Amino acid sequence: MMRVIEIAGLEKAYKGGTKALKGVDLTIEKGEIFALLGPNGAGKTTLISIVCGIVTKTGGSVSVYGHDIETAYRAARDHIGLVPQELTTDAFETVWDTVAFSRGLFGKPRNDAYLEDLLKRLTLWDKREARMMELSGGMKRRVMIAKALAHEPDILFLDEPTAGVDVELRRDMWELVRKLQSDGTTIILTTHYIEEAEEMADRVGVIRDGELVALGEKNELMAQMGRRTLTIFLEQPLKALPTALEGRDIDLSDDGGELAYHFDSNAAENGIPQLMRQLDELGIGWRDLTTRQSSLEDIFVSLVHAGDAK
Ligand SMILES: Nc1ncnc2c1ncn2[C@@H]1O[C@H](COP(=O)(O)OP(=O)(O)OP(=O)(O)O)[C@@H](O)[C@H]1O
Repeated sequence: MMRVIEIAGLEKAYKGGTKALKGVDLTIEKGEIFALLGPNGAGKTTLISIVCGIVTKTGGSVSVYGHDIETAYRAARDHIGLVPQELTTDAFETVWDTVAFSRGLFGKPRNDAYLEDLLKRLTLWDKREARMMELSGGMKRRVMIAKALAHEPDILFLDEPTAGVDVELRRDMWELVRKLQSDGTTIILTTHYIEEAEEMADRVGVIRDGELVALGEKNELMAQMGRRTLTIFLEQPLKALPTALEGRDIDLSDDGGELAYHFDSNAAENGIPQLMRQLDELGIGWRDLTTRQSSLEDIFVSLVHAGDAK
């Protein structure tokens, strides 16, 4: 595997003292979809803004294809396309001009064949003469991607690509991102939708409070955390979780009809027999049981909770 981005000991302290990044080490491999997951304010945007040269780091190093992002900025930046969180286009400009202009900003010679192919891949070709203001939200987002890819980069950053977007559009976006990957683009996206990372990513990094608290292959990460959830469907709904069960990692559903017990499937003892005995003693009847692998969401929530306890 070829490393396309290498980040070592990356730090950012904003003026005023906020430490947005506290020593992040991260390598991005060619051709992968990497999802950077984290709650609001965790440092995701700061991290990608540094790699894209919009924000200046205060410590550590970043290189893109071996080019240092500060001492060899142009060479590094040439490889990168960035789709920022906000849609930034001129409402009166046409799709074609918008995209062609972005290419020009990178000092690339005109290449109509490339832009035509790009617009076709993004199903924007029929709209090339439309003004930005005439486009639907989904099309505008695709133009943002076309703009980011106009100078032929091979790494694409997507900052919260589907924030505030409806389910259908989100699925279109996922499909498009997969298509770009199969065309050879390396993709780094930030998201706070766990579902998005679970659906799309080859690898996942979880960032919290400026630190990477988990990093790995999505599937491995999920297995390694080894968490499973046992759901117990109760005969009679409970009003509240019995105090006798409070010490355990167990939740009562909002309607009181189900108990969800989270356990470590790698541990010598999973605590299930004891739990079932306790339910018996408490006179809590159940009608069915299921177990499942904890989702990335459960893992994410437990990682973020671990931080609250500190
Ligand atoms: N220009 C700035 N000046 C000062 N502090 C900033 C600046 N930009 C971000 N921060 C702070 O740095 C921290 C990380 O912010 P960042 O935007 O990187 O987080 P994020 O994970 O991208 O969150 P979100 O999903 O809300 O965009 C936050 O505490 C934020 O308030």
